[in-house]
Amino acid sequence: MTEPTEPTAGVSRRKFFSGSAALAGAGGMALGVAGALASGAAASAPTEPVSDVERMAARANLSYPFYGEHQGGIDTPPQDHLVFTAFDVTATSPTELQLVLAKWSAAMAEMTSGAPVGKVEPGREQAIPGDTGEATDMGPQGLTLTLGFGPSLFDERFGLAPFKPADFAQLPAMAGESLDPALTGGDLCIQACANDPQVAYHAVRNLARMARTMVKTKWTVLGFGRASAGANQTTPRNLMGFKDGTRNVKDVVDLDAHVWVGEEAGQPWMVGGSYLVARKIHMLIETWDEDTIGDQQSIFGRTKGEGAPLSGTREHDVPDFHATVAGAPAIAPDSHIALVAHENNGGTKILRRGYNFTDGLDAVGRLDAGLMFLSFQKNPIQFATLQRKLGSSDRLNEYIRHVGSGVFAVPAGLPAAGSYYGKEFFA
Ligand SMILES: C=CC1=C(C)c2cc3[nH]c(cc4nc(cc5[nH]c(cc1n2)c(C)c5CCC(=O)O)C(CCC(=O)O)=C4C)c(C)c3C=C
Ligand SMILES: [Fe+2]
Repeated sequence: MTEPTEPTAGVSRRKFFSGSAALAGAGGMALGVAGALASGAAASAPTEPVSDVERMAARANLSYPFYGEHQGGIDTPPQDHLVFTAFDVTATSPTELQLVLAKWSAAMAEMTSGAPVGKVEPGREQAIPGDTGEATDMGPQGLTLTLGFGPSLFDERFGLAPFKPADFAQLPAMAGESLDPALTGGDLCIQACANDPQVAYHAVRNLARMARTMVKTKWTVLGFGRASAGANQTTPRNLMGFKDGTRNVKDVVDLDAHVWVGEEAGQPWMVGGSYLVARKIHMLIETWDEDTIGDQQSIFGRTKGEGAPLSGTREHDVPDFHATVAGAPAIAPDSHIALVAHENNGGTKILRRGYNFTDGLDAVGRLDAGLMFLSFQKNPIQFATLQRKLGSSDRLNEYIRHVGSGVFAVPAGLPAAGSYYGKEFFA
C-alpha cells in the first residue's frame, strides 16, 4: 500500500523571493506548515504564527516528488488551479510519438521541481528561448502534471493495440448529454494543477510547444477554484454554492480499493495507474439562482450552509438514506447524493478532483461557467455506473449540461530519471 504523496518544501532552482531575507525564515519552516498550506486546512493550520511573506514563500516553494509509484495529481491534495488539455497526436511514426513521450516526461520532472525546461535567456542573441519564461522565479507552486492516454492512441497508427487495456474505449453515450465534438476525446491529456494559475498554464504551454510538430491541442479547460477535497482539506464550494467533496475518496484503503489499477488490468504499465474521466459540465447558473433554498437543498440532499446531509446536522454526518421526516424520506431518493452514494451502488466509489471553470459569457450574455468534473477510478465502469443513474434521474439535470467528455488511461508513476511514460510500448 502506498501512502499519499507527502508535500515537501522543495528548494527549487527558481527560488520565490530569491535574495530576500524573507526566504530565510520560510526555508526553515516546518514541513507541517507547508503541508497545511497546501491542503488548505484552516483550523489545523500552523500552530506557530507565520508572516504573510513566509506563508507565500512556503506555498510557492511547495513541490511534490515527480518520481514514485503513482503519478502526482491523483491522491495529491487538490491545488487551487487547473489547466486541463487534451491533445491529438499528429506524429506519423511510433518513433515520433516515443520522442514526444520521452521529452514530455523529462520536462514534466523539471517543471514540477520548479525548473524551466530550457534557457529562458539563452547566451546568444540569435537563440530562441528554450522556456517561455512566464513562470520564472515563481517556485513550483505545488505543481503536479498528470499524463493520460486516450483510447484512440491505441488505434492502428502507432501499433499500440497490444498494449490497450481490455475494454478500454470511449465512454458510452449516456442520457442527459449534449456533448460538443470539439470538447470530446483526445489521444493524450495533461492535467496540470498548481497553487498558481500561471505556473499551471506555463507547464501545459511549454509541453505543447516542445511537441508542436507532433501534437495538436484539441480542447482545454482552465479551472479557477478547486471543487473537491482531499484528506485534511477543508471542503470548498462549487459555483452552485454547495460544499463539494465532503464524501470523497480520501484514505489509502479506499484508494487501493477504488482508484489504483492492479494486476487485473492485464497491462503491467497500468499497475499503479488509474483511469481519468473528464466531463466539462455547464451550469445554467441564472436559472439555478432563481430556485428556492428548499429545492436546492432537496436536489443535492444536503444543506447549503453547513453541507450536512438532510438526515443530519453536521457536514461529516453519515447520510442516513432510510431516515424520514413527517413520513417522507429526509434525503429524497432522486437527490444527487442518494443516486450516487456508495451505499446505493453496490459499494462503487470514485475519487473526485473537479474544478470550477468560467469561459466568460455565452453568445446571449449568460454566464458561461460550471464544473470541470474530473474523477479517478480503477475502471471507467465505476463512473459510467454512477453517471447512468444521474443521467436518467438526477433532479440536478434541470440545471446542468454535460458538454465535454474524455476518458484517459493514466499510467503508473515513473521510477526514476531516464524512464518515460509509454517506454514499454517501444521496447
Ligand atoms: C458520475 C459522477 C458524478 C457527477 C458527474 C457529478 C456531478 C456533479 N456533482 C455536483 C455536486 C455535488 N456532488 C456531491 C456528491 C457526489 N457526487 C458524486 C458523483 C458525481 N457528481 C458522488 C459519488 C458524490 C458523493 C455522494 C455520497 O457518497 O454522498 C455533492 C455533495 C457533497 C460531497 O459529498 O461531495 C455535491 C454538492 C455538481 C454541481 C455536479 C455537476 C455539475
Ligand atoms: Fe456530484
